[in-house]
Amino acid sequence: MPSADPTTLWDTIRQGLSKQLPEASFREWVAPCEPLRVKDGVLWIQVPSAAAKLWIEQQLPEEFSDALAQGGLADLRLEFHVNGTPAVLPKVASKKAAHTASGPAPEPPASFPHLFNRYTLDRFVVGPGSQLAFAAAKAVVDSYGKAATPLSMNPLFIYGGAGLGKTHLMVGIGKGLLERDPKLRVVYLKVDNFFNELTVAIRAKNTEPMRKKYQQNDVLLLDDVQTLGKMERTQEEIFHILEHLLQHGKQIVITSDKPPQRLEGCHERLITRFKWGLTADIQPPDFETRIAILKKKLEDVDFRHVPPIPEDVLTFIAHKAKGSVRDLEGFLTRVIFQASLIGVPPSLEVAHAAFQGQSGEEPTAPIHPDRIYRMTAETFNVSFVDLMKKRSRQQAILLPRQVAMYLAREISSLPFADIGRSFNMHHSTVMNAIDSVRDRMKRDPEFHRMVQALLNSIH
Ligand SMILES: Nc1ncnc2c1ncn2[C@@H]1O[C@H](COP(=O)(O)OP(=O)(O)OP(=O)(O)O)[C@@H](O)[C@H]1O
Repeated sequence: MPSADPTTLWDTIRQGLSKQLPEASFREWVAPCEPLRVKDGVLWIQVPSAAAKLWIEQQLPEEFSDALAQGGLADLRLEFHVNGTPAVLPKVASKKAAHTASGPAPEPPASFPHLFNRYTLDRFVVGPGSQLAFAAAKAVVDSYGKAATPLSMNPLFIYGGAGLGKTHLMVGIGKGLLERDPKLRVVYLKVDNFFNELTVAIRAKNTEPMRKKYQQNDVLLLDDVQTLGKMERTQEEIFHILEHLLQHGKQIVITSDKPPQRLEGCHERLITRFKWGLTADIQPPDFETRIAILKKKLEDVDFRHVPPIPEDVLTFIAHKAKGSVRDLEGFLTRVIFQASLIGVPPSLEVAHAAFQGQSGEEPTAPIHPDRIYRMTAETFNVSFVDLMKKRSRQQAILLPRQVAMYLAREISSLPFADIGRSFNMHHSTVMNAIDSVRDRMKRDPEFHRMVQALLNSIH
């Protein structure tokens, strides 16, 4: 470890964080932190409140992990201690003590940033937009070490927009594999951090050990390859590492914000390797999945002291945060934070205030269902009147009508009976229609994309 002085270590981490976080976030979350002490490889950091600890641990694990990696402190663990509460010894200290009693500590088999503790497959909530990626992740874990399956999942290439769970799935695969075989050498590598490490190695004119270090792993988790575009030398090194690992039958998982063929500036030979196995995308979660994610989140041990969050607050959050899951979780944490600041239980009122604080906007007026129906009719090129007429049973109308019902439920959470009234139909017919759209979305990625695009355009 480069330094044992808590202030020096914290300064290095702060510097890394200041480069990654917007100024306001840095001021709000990082500036009030104080380094306390370093013990057994753990830097204790004091945070002003339980809510601030929750925010940092839930919302900023990647930023902290990157700051540690970039400061050459990847092995340092962080523990956040709430000011004024009794300090508890970190778990790692007691583990080390146990090892010392029974001989030297074994080499750690994997190097995930420890702040990714929550990223396991069982904590990943599967929705229609993530079904394929999740099934592939499970299959990689379940089929590891078994005779070759007909479908190659090596590499598994997962792509999708920001904050949709790519890193979570990838780390979940690594942990799942380690559960099957704790001796596996699993390495998590973010392209930007690899670039920094390589720059140092190039300056020292000694890149060979670095290449060897990565080539000796059993599983490589390569995160965020979309940044490879302008990194000529990094591409070359990564190519040699992938080539070696693939030739030796080692598992590779890759994430990116776009599919391999759209990675600009990436060499064809690298793209070819990326496309060799299975490519799976992750789409933003639908309303039901967003609610399920929020509920799953509240089961986390970090949330055990949080007062119950009423259902209407969860619905509000799920309606307002439609894009990334990171934003969804951030919004939930902000509501809890805001409630604890003013000393009241989380409520719809607090959620509205938190939303304004986050977006700087007034909460938007609810979308009128007519707007949803008209836009659906327009998209499917049918007339609004035909869409709403009960008697029209032509096939060309049935599908748009089912989609309109699905969207009314998804966007406005309208009760089934209210949707039914607009179409002069019984609520059970509406429920069946919505189920049939969901089923088709699961089966038909093209249809899924079309409905999702329509949904996004209505907001
Ligand atoms: N389906 C899901 N179920 C549970 N949690 C999820 C899900 N999707 C994302 N998350 C959570 O959302 C947060 C962001 O996820 P993650 O960092 O994996 O996104 P990402 O796609 O890698 O984003 P980026 O491209 O910005 O790195 C994490 O806290 C993760 O646990």
